[in-house]
Amino acid sequence: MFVKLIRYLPTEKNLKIWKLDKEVRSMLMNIIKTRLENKDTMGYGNDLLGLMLEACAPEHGQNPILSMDEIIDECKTFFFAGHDTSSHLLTWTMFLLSTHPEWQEKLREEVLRECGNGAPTGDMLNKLQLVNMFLLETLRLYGPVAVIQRKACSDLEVGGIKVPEGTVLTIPIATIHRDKEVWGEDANEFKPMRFENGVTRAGKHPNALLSFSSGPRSCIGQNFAMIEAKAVIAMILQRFSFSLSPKYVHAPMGMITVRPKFGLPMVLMSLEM
Ligand code: HEM
Repeated sequence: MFVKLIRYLPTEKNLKIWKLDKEVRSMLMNIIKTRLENKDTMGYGNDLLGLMLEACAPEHGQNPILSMDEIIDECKTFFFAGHDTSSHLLTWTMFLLSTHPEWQEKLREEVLRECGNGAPTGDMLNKLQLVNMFLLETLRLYGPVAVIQRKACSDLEVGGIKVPEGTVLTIPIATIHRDKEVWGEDANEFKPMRFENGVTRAGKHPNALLSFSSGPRSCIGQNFAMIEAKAVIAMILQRFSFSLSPKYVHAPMGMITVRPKFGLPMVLMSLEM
């Protein structure tokens, strides 16, 4: 009861949360307002926001498929679910490429062979098999989402254990990802080739890799995240060789997403003559 009530009291923390919420809402409202004003000439836009605005359009009358509040909530969900996760996947990929220079070289060769020096197309990115395996191994060892939770909607049994309705189950993704029973004796080693025969065959269970969760509520943005990461890494490899700065201190820290506590200082060298 107390926990619920405290959310409505004007504490310092709540005042900050409310202020930030107001700012984010007003930023989103400005984007939405511009879309609505230009609707007759440019339509609602050919992206997710455009689709959601269609679902809220006046032709749906009193019963729009989505309300304006729901649209704003969806925008916030997509921004927060898609931004830090993707940026930390890139961070850890850069870290592992720096600590495994032989892989950095192999991946650069693959990128230059499949994409040349120009901006990679979707077809080119699909051919980057080593980059793909490297990203999967990064997600296994340094996946941005370390734990997820589920609440039992009814009494159930999981692996012979009775779970009463309402119990919150924590799924320790990061721990499962380093479990020797699941991945073999080399579970703690960085070995992208374990994904050579596909994600489902890399561990002892086809769903062993849980970086994007699994099942109906798994990450809706996972294909986008992978293609985005491939594009960014390919474009960096085309232009730079890099290593860790001596100032780097290894301290992965879980704060919603897993990040390097003291950042990732790096030394980049341009490959352009
Ligand atoms: C490396 C990048 C990413 C990782 C590791 C990741 C991971 C995850 C995980 C583990 C979940 C399940 C959360 C849970 O069940 O509690 C999830 C859900 C979700 N993700 Fe991602 N995600 C990534 C990128 C993205 C991107 C780019 C987007 C959007 C463009 C996105 C949108 C979402 C949304 C909307 C959900 C909620 C889906 C639902 O509840 O049905 N994610 N993500």
